[in-house]
Amino acid sequence: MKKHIVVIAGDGIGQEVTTVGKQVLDRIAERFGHEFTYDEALIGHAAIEATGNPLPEETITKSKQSDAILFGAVGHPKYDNDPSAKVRPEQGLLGIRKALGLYANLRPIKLFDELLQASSIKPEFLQGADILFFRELTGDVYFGEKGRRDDGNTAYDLMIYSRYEVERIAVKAFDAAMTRRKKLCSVDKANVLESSRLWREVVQDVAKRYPEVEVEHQFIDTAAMLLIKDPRRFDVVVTGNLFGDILTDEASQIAGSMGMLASASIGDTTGLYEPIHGSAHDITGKGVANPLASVLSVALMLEISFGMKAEAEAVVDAIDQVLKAGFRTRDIANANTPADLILGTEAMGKQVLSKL
Ligand SMILES: NC(=O)c1ccc[n+]([C@@H]2O[C@H](COP(=O)([O-])OP(=O)(O)OC[C@H]3O[C@@H](n4cnc5c(N)ncnc54)[C@H](O)[C@@H]3O)[C@@H](O)[C@H]2O)c1
Ligand SMILES: CC(C)[C@H](C(=O)O)[C@@H](O)C(=O)O
Ligand SMILES: [Mg+2]
Repeated sequence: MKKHIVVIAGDGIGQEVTTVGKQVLDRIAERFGHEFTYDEALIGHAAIEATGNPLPEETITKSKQSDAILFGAVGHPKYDNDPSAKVRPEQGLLGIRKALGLYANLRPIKLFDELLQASSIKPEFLQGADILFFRELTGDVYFGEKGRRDDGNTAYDLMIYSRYEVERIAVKAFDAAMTRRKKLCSVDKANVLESSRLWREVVQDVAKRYPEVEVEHQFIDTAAMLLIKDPRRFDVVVTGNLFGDILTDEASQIAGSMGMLASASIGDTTGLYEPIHGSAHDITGKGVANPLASVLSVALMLEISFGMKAEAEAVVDAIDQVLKAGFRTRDIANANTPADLILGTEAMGKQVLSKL
């Protein structure tokens, strides 16, 4: 198959991990006889430096013409420490999600057996945990009206959802539940927020079309607790943009590290595949970032955008083999990991390629 992929590496460790992701794509093309062509595009701080704009028009044009996008990360400490900055790297990511209509962000939480010990949660509560989050990605407080009032001492971000936005993400989540363990948990704050009461109402309506799916509703605070207490109780979780952002960083500790969580941002057109982690200023340039979230994002791209199930399985299997051989990046190593098995970004990438 011929596929055209736009690589948007972005900032910080985005550059380092995306290099490995692309190498894996090349290896898959070679092994399975596909032809992948690539283009690169700018976003975030890198784009601001080059053009003054975190999301140049050219990036949107190239992305729209692609079969899929491999995304790294955006962010720079310069903006994190300057709340008054008007132009910010994160606007690039939010902008591309909106421009491409990527309203569903799938975040699988899958614990590789070998990483049971890497998690901060006790192994006996974890084994077999397998959750698929559907995070709504183009609505909520992220995109509601925002601003400052009066003398600048009052600020607001409007939390807003429309029926169609909730319905389309709910349908995707229920469809996925039907292919899994047929359990769906919808997370909101309907005891307080009106937008959450609409969310719950719509999810209840959609549920009527899926009588086989066992549905529960949890408040965000309780869901955050249950995720740590008993992660195995969850199958598919559907939630809004902000709650989904926070819950999935929390859930990364089930999988062992932020460096293990991939995601697929999809809608009605092309798909964008992104690790859930950011540009990680604290480790940028040190060559120690875990590239497996990017490699797992490639696996999601192969399966979801290209329908290449065997190829996706080959990638996940290669990671499994590397972990079984004992190799770890620093974030998933522990006190018992022999020093010679703790690898940097590039060396971990080489191990994965060797198993492919
Ligand atoms: N999707 C994105 O592009 C995205 C996501 C989150 C944060 N950000 C941005 O990234 C910048 C840094 O944010 P942050 O530090 O809060 O979050 P972060 O996700 O960048 O890092 C959080 C922690 O996880 C570690 N970590 C993250 N990815 C890792 C990997 N692959 N391997 C090993 N360790 C890893 C980091 O070293 C850090 O200690 C900010 O500017 C933020 O806005 C971007
Ligand atoms: C960088 C930021 C805009 C982004 C988000 O909040 O969606 C990030 O945290 C993520 O999870 O992809
Ligand atoms: Mg996040």
